[in-house]
Amino acid sequence: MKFTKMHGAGNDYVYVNLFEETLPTEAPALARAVSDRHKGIGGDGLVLIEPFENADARMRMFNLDGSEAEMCGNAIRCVAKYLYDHGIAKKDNLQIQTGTGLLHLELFPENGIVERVRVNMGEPILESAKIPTLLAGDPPVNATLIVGGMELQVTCVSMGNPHCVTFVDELTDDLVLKIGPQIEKHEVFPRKINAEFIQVISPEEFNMRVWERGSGETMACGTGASAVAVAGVLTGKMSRKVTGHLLGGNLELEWSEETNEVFMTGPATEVFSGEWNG
Ligand SMILES: N[C@@H](CCC[C@H](N)C(=O)O)C(=O)O
Repeated sequence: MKFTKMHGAGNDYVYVNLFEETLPTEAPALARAVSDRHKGIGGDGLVLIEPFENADARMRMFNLDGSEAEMCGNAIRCVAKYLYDHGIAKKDNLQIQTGTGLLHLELFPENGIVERVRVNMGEPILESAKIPTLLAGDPPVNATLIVGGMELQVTCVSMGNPHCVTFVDELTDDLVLKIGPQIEKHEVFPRKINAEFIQVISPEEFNMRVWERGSGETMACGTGASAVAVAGVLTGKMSRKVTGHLLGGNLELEWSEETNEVFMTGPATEVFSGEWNG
């Protein structure tokens, strides 16, 4: 099976082009095998690029533990780059089907290569039952969550997949690596959740670390950064147009007052290609 390794702001996945390839095993088991950083290719998970009627392609993404997520913001930029650079859809505007529906993307090619992509991430889902969370509020904003003996004020938003955003004074390993996994599996999140920890620098800028559902700490999360942009407005901490500084790079976010949609712009990078014989 031929594969391509790509990353968006350091959030790295193994991409398989199902326009040409077939999978040697079921996707969840393959995701676990290829993601292994010692015995596999190494990555945060597996992304499948498939033909889809009335769209340029369909994206399916599997976390490192084999669980399938509804959406991945960093991966969808890389899928757009792949479709363009590899000549599958040589267009500046693409439509890609995801677990949350059809998304629209704008590509910015330079000398025939795409390095940045703008994604219309759609409208945030703010009803607690749909996020889903048992916390009260539509959505829960600054809701109290007791985790590991700590009392956190959290704001929950779904961008198709669920996010729990905590604004903190300092981004520490203890918060991300010890509290993050406990938030992910907390009983108030029936489908588990991605946990973002945010240090606000100014109304237009924030630092972010993330513990992802099914993958652990990653260098960036595009749906997470989009959820943060929404949470920043809901809590009155940030403007509608913000820049997120993540461990692997920056993402530009805008929550449009006119359309209620979130727009995310960021990098997409191809690293290497190879053949998987496992
Ligand atoms: N890294 C992603 C999100 C991947 C899925 C997530 N771990 C989940 O299970 O919801 C992004 O860039 O959005």
